[in-house]
Amino acid sequence: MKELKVGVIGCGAIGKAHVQRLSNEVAGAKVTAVSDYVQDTAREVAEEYDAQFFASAKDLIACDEVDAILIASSDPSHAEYTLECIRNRKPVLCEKPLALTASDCEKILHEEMMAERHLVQVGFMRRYDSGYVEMKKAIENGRLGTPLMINCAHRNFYQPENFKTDMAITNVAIHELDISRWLLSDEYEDAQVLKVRQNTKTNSDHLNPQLCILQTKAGARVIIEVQTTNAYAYDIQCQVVGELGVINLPDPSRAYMRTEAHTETPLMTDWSERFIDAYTVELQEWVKGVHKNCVEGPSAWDGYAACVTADALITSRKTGKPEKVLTIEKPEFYK
Ligand SMILES: NC(=O)C1=CN([C@@H]2O[C@H](COP(=O)(O)OP(=O)(O)OC[C@H]3O[C@@H](n4cnc5c(N)ncnc54)[C@H](O)[C@@H]3O)[C@@H](O)[C@H]2O)C=CC1
Ligand SMILES: O=C1[C@@H](O)[C@H](O)[C@@H](O)[C@H](O)[C@H]1O
Repeated sequence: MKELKVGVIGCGAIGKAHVQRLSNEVAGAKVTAVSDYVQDTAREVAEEYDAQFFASAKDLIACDEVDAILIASSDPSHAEYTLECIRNRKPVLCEKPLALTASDCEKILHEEMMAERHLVQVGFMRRYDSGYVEMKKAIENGRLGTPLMINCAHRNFYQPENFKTDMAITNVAIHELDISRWLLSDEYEDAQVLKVRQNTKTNSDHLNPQLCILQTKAGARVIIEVQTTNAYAYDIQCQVVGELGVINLPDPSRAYMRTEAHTETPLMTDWSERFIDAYTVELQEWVKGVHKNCVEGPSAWDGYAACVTADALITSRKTGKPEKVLTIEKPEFYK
């Protein structure tokens, strides 16, 4: 198989890890170009992986030695780079979120439909995690009966000092917004943020925790506890409650110690290890899909649906009441 030449924009924590995965763990791809607006970071990665360095992400996207692009730069840059990839008719895997607002996502939907080709995949990698996949199968095979609610917790040990209140939704809870609608095969009707007693240890000036409560069109409830910093660990919990039973996302397997009259199981402190296998599966499936000209992962529509919901949650925090989740009608192209 001819190798897919991938250009990576953003060589920070996840960008570097994705370059490593594409180079060493994923078949059928090679990283030919990298860019980051902190140029030294990208130059180092370019040297290590024998890729070309680009000072400008737009030049990387246009380069003939780049067949497809992975965007792993910071959230505010995603929409613009995704649009540029579509205009160049190149497949793009954009890390979550697809954009910071629903209106920017709409521009992406419009541009992709104009291209008449599915070019965009969004980095909702939890859909490739074996635990979530098992949960989805259990819901779909009916063993749990009709799903009534999902209880999620997204607890972070740490976020950088410049972290803002809205990012708890657009950057953190966005994972749960996507995975819950995927698990339920349902869409959100309304969304609300409830005030919670604040964690006095929060390391910067933002609301922490926040509690999001959503209702789906079929009437199920999704409850998301978001702790952005200073939780006891990096801990992701998800429980689907159905009429006939409940199913829980498995914890990562760790040795279970018994000593000094108590038991102990270590927890993780950061996101990078928690879904490590899912990232590789995600990238492998994306590369396979691009080779076959048939990208089937989370689409621009999924990125849009999550962003519309995030917008409603942010508005609700300000108005203090539930807000409708109002999407445009789903175009035939995304059905
Ligand atoms: N799917 C997942 O589980 C995860 C997704 N992410 C997403 O990946 C992206 C990167 O996150 P991290 O690697 O944690 O952040 P990071 O801060 O470690 O890296 C971001 C890199 O992008 C560069 N950058 C920022 N704006 C740029 C621009 N306009 N053009 C070119 N380069 C630019 C920065 O210099 C930095 O090197 C974020 O959008 C984040 O939401 C991050 C962690 C996990
Ligand atoms: O996507 C991620 C980060 O960007 C985000 O900042 C973390 O809170 C999430 O747990 C991680 O999965």
